[in-house]
Amino acid sequence: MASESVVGVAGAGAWGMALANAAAAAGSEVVLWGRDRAGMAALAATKASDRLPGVRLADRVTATADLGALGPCAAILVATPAQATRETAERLAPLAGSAPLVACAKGIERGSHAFMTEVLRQAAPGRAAAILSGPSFAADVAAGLPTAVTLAAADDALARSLCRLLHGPNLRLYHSTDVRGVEIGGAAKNVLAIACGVAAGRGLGASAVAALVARGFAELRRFGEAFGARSQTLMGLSGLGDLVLTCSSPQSRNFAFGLALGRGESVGRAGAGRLAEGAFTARALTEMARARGVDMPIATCVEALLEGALDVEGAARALLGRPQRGEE
Ligand SMILES: NC(=O)C1=CN([C@@H]2O[C@H](COP(=O)(O)OP(=O)(O)OC[C@H]3O[C@@H](n4cnc5c(N)ncnc54)[C@H](OP(=O)(O)O)[C@@H]3O)[C@@H](O)[C@H]2O)C=CC1
Ligand SMILES: O=C(CO)COP(=O)(O)O
Repeated sequence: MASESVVGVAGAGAWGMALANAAAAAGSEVVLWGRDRAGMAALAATKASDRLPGVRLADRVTATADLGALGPCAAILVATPAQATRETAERLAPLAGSAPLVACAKGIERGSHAFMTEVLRQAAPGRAAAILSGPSFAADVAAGLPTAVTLAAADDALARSLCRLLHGPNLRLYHSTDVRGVEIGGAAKNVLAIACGVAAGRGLGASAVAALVARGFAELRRFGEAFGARSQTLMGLSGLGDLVLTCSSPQSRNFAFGLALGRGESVGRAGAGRLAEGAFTARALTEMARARGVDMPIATCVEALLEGALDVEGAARALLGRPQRGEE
């Protein structure tokens, strides 16, 4: 990797800002790019943004709307939403240099059914692709609270060097070559967290939420194994770890979205203003599961709720009324 000490971040939302500060804490100079010229000028001047209230951008982070500033970076973290990752990668592809791209979004592309590193490879074929995922609220990372995530690349040496680059005093990175496993965990947990939020919002009780977490994990594992993920990865930070975090805290936007749905808000109102990635990924996830014969009843109920094909009571009845089976 060139320019060892400069890390690029594309996408200046909550996660992009948090990752920029984490990379700075790990010892790098950081270039944080965002598409909104006025917003980036304000961020450069004030070092603060409504996207991540109360957080100050580190002095080593340069906020810019000039995409070319990412050219000389050693690596570029792509931290725009999953459905915008292709557009961002297409813009990054022709930049000078050959920095690897690290997908930081959690989702599956609608329509194409592409996982995040597949999107990167298709949009920027000349660059290596990696994925970073795990239990990590942007606010926690930005506050310097202890956090551990996984970074996977097909090339073991690349995964290790990216981990070294980003590993800081409060952010611990585990390297992996199980790219598919890491990206599936992050994408699927967001859909399952909506289900847990719905149950909590409707007052179905802590036992119901725990059942959804455990049976949701069974779905995540089945889906992951059907797509070649390693079970060790699915049991790890980016799978079970992130599922537990996201399914148990209203700090999660996906859980909070479900909470609002459970309390009776419409899909439109519940989803307004905050990014709930699971709402965008649910259809792709369930279509892909159906195509591979993977049973995902909870994710399917979430998709049906979002489509208006089922209400909360109908979803609960559908899940409880499934035929008796062994626990697997
Ligand atoms: N927040 C968190 O705790 C974590 C988030 N993630 C993942 O990170 C991803 C981003 O989430 P997060 O940062 O929280 O979301 P935010 O809603 O806070 O920010 C999204 C950012 O992406 C920008 N953006 C949207 N579309 C485009 C585009 N087409 N081109 C360029 N920039 C674009 C937005 O710019 P604009 O302001 O101009 O709309 C905004 O700056 C998601 O996939 C999420 O799952 C992962 C771990 C933790
Ligand atoms: O991915 C996250 C934590 O690991 C953030 O979750 P939300 O996108 O649901 O807020």
